[in-house]
Order: sequence, then C-alpha cells, then structure tokens
Amino acid sequence: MPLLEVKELSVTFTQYDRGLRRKKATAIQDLSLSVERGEIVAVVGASGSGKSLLAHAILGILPRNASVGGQMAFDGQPLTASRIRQLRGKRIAFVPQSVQSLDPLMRVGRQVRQAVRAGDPAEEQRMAFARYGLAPLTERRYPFQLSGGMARRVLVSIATVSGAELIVADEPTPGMDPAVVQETLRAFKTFAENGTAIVFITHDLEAALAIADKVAVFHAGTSLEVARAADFEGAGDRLRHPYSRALWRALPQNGFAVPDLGANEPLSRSAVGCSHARGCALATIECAKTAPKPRELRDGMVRCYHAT
Ligand SMILES: Nc1ncnc2c1ncn2[C@@H]1O[C@H](COP(=O)(O)OP(=O)(O)OP(=O)(O)O)[C@@H](O)[C@H]1O
Ligand code: NI
Repeated sequence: MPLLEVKELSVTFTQYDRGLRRKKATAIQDLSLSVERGEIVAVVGASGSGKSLLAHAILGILPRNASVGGQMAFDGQPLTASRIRQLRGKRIAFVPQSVQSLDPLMRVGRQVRQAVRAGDPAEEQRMAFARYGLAPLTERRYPFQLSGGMARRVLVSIATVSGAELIVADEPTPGMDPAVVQETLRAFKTFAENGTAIVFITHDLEAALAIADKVAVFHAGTSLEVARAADFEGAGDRLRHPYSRALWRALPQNGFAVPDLGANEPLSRSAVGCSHARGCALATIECAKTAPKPRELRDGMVRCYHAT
C-alpha cells in the first residue's frame, strides 16, 4: 500500500472578473500519483504546470478560493482537512518553495528546534545545520540576515528534523551552491533509504534523476507521464511521452535539442485536446479534439494516443 495516494485530483479557482462576474479556472485536472515508503518521486515540469498546487493540495494549504476534487489518502486513511492539520509538521513535512514562510521575527535556530519531535532539539538542530553546511552561528540569525540559499537550507532542516514519514519538498535547492545542492540531494536519498517517502518537486530534471525512483512529468496541470528514473537514458526511447522525451533531449549532455514545445503559450489546460498537441511531432486530429486518458504502459503511466 502506498504511503501517499493521490487519485484524480483537481484544483479549480473561482475568480471574480471586473463587474463581479464569477469565472472558474481549472489549474489541476485528473492528477494521480502514489508514493511508497522509501521511495523518491520527482515531480518535474515547467513553471505554472501545477507542481506547487499539488504540494499545497496534499498539505491542505490551498487558498480559500480553490476547490479540490478527487481523493487523497495517507497511510491508508483519507486525507481530510482535519486529518492533514494533525499530520502536518509531524508525519508529513513540507519544504515550501518560498523562503518567506520562515517566521521573520524568530531566530532560525529556534525555528528548527521547534520542529524536532524526537531527541534533543539543540543536538538535532546542530546536526541538521552541519549536514547542510550552515555554520553553527547561523542559528542566532534572523531570516532577513540569510541569503536565499541559506534560508532554503533552514527550510530543509525544519522539514528533516521532524522525523516525518513523508516529506514534500517544493523546489528545495535554488540559490544553493552546487556542493550544497549535492549534499541536500544526498541527504534526501539517505532519508529515503531509511524509509521516508519523498515528493521532490523541481524544474531541474537532472537533479530529479540524481535521486528519484520515479519521475512524474507535469504539463498544463496534470501528469503526462510517470516513468522510472532509469527510463531517462540514451535517446529517450524508453520514455513513453513525446514531451518527456523532449525534456530529456534538451539537457546539455543530450545536445540541447530544443524542440518547439509551445512552452510559453498560455496554458492550454482549459482547451480541449492534449495539452501537448501543439508542437508535438506525433499529433493527429484526435489529439487536438480529445485529451487522452491516462493509461498504464511498461510499469508507468502515459497520456498519449501514440505511445507504445
Ligand atoms: N491563487 C490562485 N488563483 C488562481 N490561479 C492560481 C492560483 N495559484 C496558482 N494558480 C494557477 O495555477 C497554475 C499552477 O501554479 P503552480 O504554482 O502550481 O505552478 P508551478 O508548477 O509550481 O510553477 P513554478 O515552477 O513557477 O513554481 C498557475 O499557472 C496559475 O495559473
Ligand atoms: Ni511552484
């Protein structure tokens, strides 16, 4: 049984136009994902593809104008609003994308110590700071006295000292220098080896592949493919979706093959058809008409009529 199971999640925002006309915008649609204990599932995708919203939906911290559909379960029990309030910061820890989520008025060492649930808080905090390359004196600083990369290491410390069974990390590494990124990724790997389940959200496919078991490729508010990390190899022939293959081939070591993905177009999630149909070499009339349903393929998932 997966530790976290997300089934057919949808997130819709109600917004008011000028003139108080209500309109609805669907930001996540028909999204399913599961994470086992000890497993690292990376969620990769372009800006605006819905990665943070997935994290916020799991953590129960979506804004009030968002409505959520579908089901989520943690450790076999439905993840209701009241249950997530009990689990947050305990069995489920979150590394938020924004460093603004640190308390601006509290020294960062104390913020980390408050998150410790087992063991000596001071000891745990010192060990976390050492692990992520933060000097001991950093504990006396306030958030505004830290660089972005340091603040992110504090956020990672807070999530990891909690001893949570599931860590949802939303872009934990930007602003860190490369050695610290490696150290942070290694720490995640060690937590997973000790049984922690990790959802690792990143737009950095290389970082994802360095530690993940599975990779969910997001586009326009849903996952187009869930692959084994090992499927990203060679020319990408083991990948199931043309979009994942394009992401893989665009990496420097694969020759920066940049296809026209239509990536900067306004998201086509409200449009009918496959969100990737424009700019896809395989697209047929069917793709433009009706979005393909997810289907299992070779120990993974794909939403594409043409995947084999
Ligand atoms: N409060 C909101 N009201 C309306 N729409 C929203 C709101 N928050 C997010 N969205 C919509 O949801 C989409 C997905 O946002 P999300 O923050 O999940 O993207 P992301 O994949 O995390 O991007 P990034 O890589 O930039 O962090 C956005 O493009 C935006 O259109
Ligand atoms: Ni985000």
